[in-house]
Amino acid sequence: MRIALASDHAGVELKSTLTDWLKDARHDVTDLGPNSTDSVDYPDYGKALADHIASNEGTMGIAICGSGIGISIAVNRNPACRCARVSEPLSAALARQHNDANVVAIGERLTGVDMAKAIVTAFLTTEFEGGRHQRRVDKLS
Ligand SMILES: O=C(CO)[C@H](O)[C@H](O)[C@H](O)COP(=O)(O)O
Repeated sequence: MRIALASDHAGVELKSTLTDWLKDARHDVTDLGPNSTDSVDYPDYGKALADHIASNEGTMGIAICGSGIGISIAVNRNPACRCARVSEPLSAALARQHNDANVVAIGERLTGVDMAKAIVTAFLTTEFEGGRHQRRVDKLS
């Protein structure tokens, strides 16, 4: 699976952990930065991830900041993206089943590594259900 990740400074450690974990699982992983904990602004990296998702159909995104909130707002500015900020796996699965989310947002300051991995696993392994949900997703655009 093609997966792209981006964060701000508050999400860089979880991003690095998830990047290595996903590469070990043989996914095609793109890390859009940043690469240090120097302070940066989540709108810049959220936009970079959203642009990447918009121009690489089928790529799934993972967005991380301190809470997951700021970067999810930034990603959702792009109409090609449906980004769900979640804190547990059931919401990640529902974001796929009902909303066809193509980006999941996680807060490194609020979510531990094991929970983040469970969220990402649910997000990447759950299919969109279509049907009545397709009509609603269509209305988003
Ligand atoms: O956007 C956020 C809050 O909704 C993120 O958690 C940011 O990572 C956070 O605001 C960064 O805060 P900092 O004090 O500049 O590290």
